[in-house]
Amino acid sequence: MTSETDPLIVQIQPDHDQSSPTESKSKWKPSKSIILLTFVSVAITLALFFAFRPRESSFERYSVVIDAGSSGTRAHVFRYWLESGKPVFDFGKDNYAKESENPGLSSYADNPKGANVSVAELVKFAKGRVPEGMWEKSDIRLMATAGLRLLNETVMEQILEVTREVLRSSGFNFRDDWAWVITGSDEGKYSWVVANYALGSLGGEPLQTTGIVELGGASAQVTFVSSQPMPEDLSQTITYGNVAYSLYSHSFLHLGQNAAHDKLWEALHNSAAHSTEDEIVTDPCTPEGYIFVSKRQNSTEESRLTASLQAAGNFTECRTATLAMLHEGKENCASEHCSIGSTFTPDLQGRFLATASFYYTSKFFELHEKDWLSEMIPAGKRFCGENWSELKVQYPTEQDKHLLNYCFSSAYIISMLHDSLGFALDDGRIEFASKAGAKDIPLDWALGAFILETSIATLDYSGKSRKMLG
Ligand SMILES: Nc1nc2c(ncn2[C@@H]2O[C@H](COP(=O)(O)OP(=O)(O)OP(=O)(O)O)[C@@H](O)[C@H]2O)c(=O)[nH]1
Ligand SMILES: [Ca+2]
Repeated sequence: MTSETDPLIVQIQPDHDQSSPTESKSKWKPSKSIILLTFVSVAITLALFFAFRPRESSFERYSVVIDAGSSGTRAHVFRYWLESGKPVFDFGKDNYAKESENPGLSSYADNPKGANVSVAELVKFAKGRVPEGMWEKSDIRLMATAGLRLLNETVMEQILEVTREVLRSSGFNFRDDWAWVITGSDEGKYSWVVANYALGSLGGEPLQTTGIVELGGASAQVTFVSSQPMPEDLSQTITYGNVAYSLYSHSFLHLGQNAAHDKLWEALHNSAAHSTEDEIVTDPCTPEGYIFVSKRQNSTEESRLTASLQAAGNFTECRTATLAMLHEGKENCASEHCSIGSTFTPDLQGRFLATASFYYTSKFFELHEKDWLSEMIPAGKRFCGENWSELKVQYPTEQDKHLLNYCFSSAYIISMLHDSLGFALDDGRIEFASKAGAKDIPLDWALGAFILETSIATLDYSGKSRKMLG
């Protein structure tokens, strides 16, 4: 291509004279303003590119954390960056995604091989979010909680091995010890981390941080900064930035919402088992009119017990029954203060967020953020006093498995937070939540695990749990 035919070459070669553009050899000489305009537009284009470039920088990274909970398994897929050695997180929709599979892995106790289906589905989801060229550089971990903690060691290990088989062939970066059951204390710590990261208090004054109380399906966590001396097995010390946090962090196994409700049914069954043939045992935590069916169809004993159990919803009686459950073992309290069972709990310190089922139950009853705890009592009394068929009509879109829980959980929340842990009913320090902070970051412990352990791995801080460092 020669200069006569290519207008662009003519425009940027200043040695042409100013003759008309139609001449074979152009005489046109770009004026100073044209050169300046070209220079400014190139500069603006470059500035815009670097400001809004899709950050496909070589420091872009991905990580996958699978939360294997008792009622479901969830994959959390993160994209983040390293900028001058520090991880930069963003949990907006372009850089964070979550997918759930039900039921939880512990439902496969009788058939551990069946656990591979949901994990394979979640791996497929993750591969859809991470560019193929990044799979082998992206870590994937499966961290299980109370659902697996409640299984016997052999079955738990069988289920974990099934998940390892899937993860080994996932294409992601995986090591066998990256599929494991995390301690309840770590679970609470991670929930605390994401809450304070979201609120902007992580890295700040310890006594300005916010505690977490979480009502899961099989366990309940209580985690907060305490200035009281604490036994080693109930405390976690973490460092973030250059601040050390001394946390009380405990997970009450069997006291998650589903496990506690099952525990109550078992106790009622036992009293039914000792009852005479025709004596009926009433269940105050299930709305009247609900008909119990035995989970194991072929068990005559089970169906006899179930037949003798009668739903007789009564909030006050349910609150008393759940409080008795929370105080089981209190006589073995070895310290001056055990709010639940025989486990030491320090005096409550600072503000708290109440998450998971605390949130689901409060949202269902449409409680106000401010007076939610005091409002929980009349809401629970009304709900527990309704007939089951009435409730089904009132809440046609609510799943039975959730609707069946609200009488129990309203009473359980009061007996746990007020009657046991000691939050006043008008205590403004505790709010229910599922997200926090200006960016509405989800309060899932998996995000806290990712934040803390990625920061430790990249900033080489000393942290207690090195598992995720691989
Ligand atoms: N009403 C209602 N309940 C829910 C919802 N999602 C989960 N739950 C129930 O709330 C309880 C706590 O849920 P999660 O925090 O997901 O519990 P999990 O992680 O499966 O259980 P853990 O392994 O003990 O942590 C369980 O009984 C769930 O069945 C929801 O959207 N609405
Ligand atoms: Ca959970």
